[in-house]
Amino acid sequence: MRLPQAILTRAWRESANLAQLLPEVRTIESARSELRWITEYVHEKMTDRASKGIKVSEGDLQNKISHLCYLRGQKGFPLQYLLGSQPFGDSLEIKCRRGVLIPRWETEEWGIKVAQAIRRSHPFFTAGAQEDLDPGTDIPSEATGHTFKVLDLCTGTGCLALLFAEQLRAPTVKSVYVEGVDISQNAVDLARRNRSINVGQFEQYGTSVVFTRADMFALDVASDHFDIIIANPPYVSEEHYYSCRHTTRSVRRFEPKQALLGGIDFYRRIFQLAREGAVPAVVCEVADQEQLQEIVDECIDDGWDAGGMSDSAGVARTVIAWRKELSAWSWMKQLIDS
Ligand SMILES: C[S@@+](CC[C@H](N)C(=O)[O-])C[C@H]1O[C@@H](n2cnc3c(N)ncnc32)[C@H](O)[C@@H]1O
Repeated sequence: MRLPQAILTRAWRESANLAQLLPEVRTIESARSELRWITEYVHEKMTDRASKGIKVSEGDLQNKISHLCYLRGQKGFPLQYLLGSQPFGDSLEIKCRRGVLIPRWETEEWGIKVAQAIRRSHPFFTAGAQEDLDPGTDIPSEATGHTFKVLDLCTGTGCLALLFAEQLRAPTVKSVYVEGVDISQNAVDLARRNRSINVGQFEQYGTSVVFTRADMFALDVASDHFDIIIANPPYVSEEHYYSCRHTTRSVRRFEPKQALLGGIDFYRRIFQLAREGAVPAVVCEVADQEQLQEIVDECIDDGWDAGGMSDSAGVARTVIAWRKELSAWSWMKQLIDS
């Protein structure tokens, strides 16, 4: 859709860089925010260069800012590729690069909600260290292990795996193990890099994170005793992928099709893995209410309780399921939309 001339004129009056950004960014408010981030980023880079004795002029600085605004606004480059990373969770820095899906705010939002709820309510975390328990404390048997294990399928940059590691920091006597799996070598390499950048946020708490390259349709986790499977699988239909209303030009041009195109087969496989591995709980991102209903109808049997959780924009965004017979997970119903 073309931008109204009045908005363009307003932007030009304020600054040429703002006007450059508008075709992709669309609103003056968003363009102002992006211009501020780009300016901060360039200042940081230039300060860094200056500290190494490289001469940097005010002209270099301005040229760099306007070049990035041009790439962003006129060529449609995602901001995260230009700035190199995306903040995530409380303190994670997730490096981004072409060929690997950029983490979305919706994913961060549900990831934080679910991880914090586990930390608050699951007996593994609430019952205290095993050594500190009063004799006779009634802990469900499924919560008595010393390692809480999370499997993140379709991990991409590793953002969700690292978010769970950050949010589930446990008392030292216990440990948390998070494994992220992706079919793309490019994604796994980036996830490993993200792990090494962010390891300081969780390693001293006894939490470990591992990234593995694997096709989830050929994966075997039957004997791995995971406590929960989380996933943001490819879920965009062909129809939505090619429709400008659902998928922007920038997403189609820069982000990998393999990370986006998918649907019910992925959810069917996730719940099959959960059944084979006797995994007590599953949380997956979904596109909308229609897809949520399809998953509940087609992939989840009577042994589970399940429902959806909407995001702050009011869109059904997550399917949450847990085994009925396990009391350690029954608190999950608090996450479900009423
Ligand atoms: C929607 S992206 C999610 C990335 C990341 N978890 C996030 O939330 O930003 C889906 C990911 O699934 C991966 N993928 C696609 N098919 C797969 C398969 N058969 N097995 C494992 N991973 C797969 C893609 O490479 C991509 O990184």
